[in-house]
Amino acid sequence: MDSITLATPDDWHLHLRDGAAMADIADHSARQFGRAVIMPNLKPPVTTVAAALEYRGRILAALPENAQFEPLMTLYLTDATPVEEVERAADTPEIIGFKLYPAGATTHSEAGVTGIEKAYRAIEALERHGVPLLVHGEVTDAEVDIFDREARFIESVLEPLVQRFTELRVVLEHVTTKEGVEFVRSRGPRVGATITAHHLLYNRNALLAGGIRPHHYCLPVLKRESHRQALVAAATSGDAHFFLGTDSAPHPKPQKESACGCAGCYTAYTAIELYAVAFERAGALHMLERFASHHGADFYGRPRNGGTLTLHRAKWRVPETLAFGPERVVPAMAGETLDWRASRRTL
Ligand SMILES: NC(=O)N[C@@H](CC(=O)O)C(=O)O
Ligand SMILES: [Zn+2]
Ligand SMILES: [Zn+2]
Repeated sequence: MDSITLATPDDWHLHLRDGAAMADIADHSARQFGRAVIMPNLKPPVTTVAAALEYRGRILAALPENAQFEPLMTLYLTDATPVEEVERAADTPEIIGFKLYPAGATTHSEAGVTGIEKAYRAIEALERHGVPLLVHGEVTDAEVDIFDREARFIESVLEPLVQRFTELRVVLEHVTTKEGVEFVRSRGPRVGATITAHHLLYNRNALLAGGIRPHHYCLPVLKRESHRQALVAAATSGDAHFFLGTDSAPHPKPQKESACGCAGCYTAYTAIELYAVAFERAGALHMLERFASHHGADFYGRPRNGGTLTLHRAKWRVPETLAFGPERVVPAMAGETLDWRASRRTL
């Protein structure tokens, strides 16, 4: 196969940041995706509908004039999220869900939830109004090994949560383990999961073997090969609970290449190409469209996109760095050769 045409895909988990840096990267997503779920972990976090709508306005203003890209906004859940904010969000079509960051779990999560019971009233309102809860699924206890934090979260927080709130719709964001895959599979239609391209392509050796590679450091951290295989199997299986979410999370180059580097991989520039490589390696290119263009829209009850995105088999070299406000960002596979290249979307 020398080209593949997909219904326009969506990115169900994206960090666009803000300000001058956002203006440099937002179009990378808009070239490939029709919509994206925009994460609210700015500083300060996006905790209100009013702040989310302002942020949305800045995103649209940062895009090229003719861009056809719909940002689907999320609100950052805190210990203090009032029920009224959930109600306001439920009445605002531009808002797609709330994001749960366990406090301290990841980049800009300091304002997150310090104990899940503190958010019960807000979560109960999410359940009542059918607003999805998007979850960064890792415990933060210092004594839990970082490679076990997702599995522990599922057993100690997520499983009890879905049992307590039996109608709550949940997305396990950036699932990285077989425990996560099994949890999602066992839970029926109200639980979905996004899968990143980097977790499909790499295991933890890519981070640690033969030298420490900070551009492969993200949270949840890359896991061992058997987990990567479970993710590939889930993504390529046609199971509608699993859908594309890049978790593209740019940080300035010096903050990645540091004695204490930030978590996050900048994958948006080569997003659909990376997924195509992962699916092709699994002999499943024909399953890419469902994962990238159908399952997420179906889960969220949104129409599938019109238009298409075509990928051609063509070797090209990914740039070493890209503009990122006053700094540079290193894209995934910088300096390496990719076998697929996306052309512009058709509308
Ligand atoms: N994935 C990451 O490693 N980082 C994300 C936060 C997140 O999605 O957890 C970021 O905002 O940088
Ligand atoms: Zn996260
Ligand atoms: Zn993220």
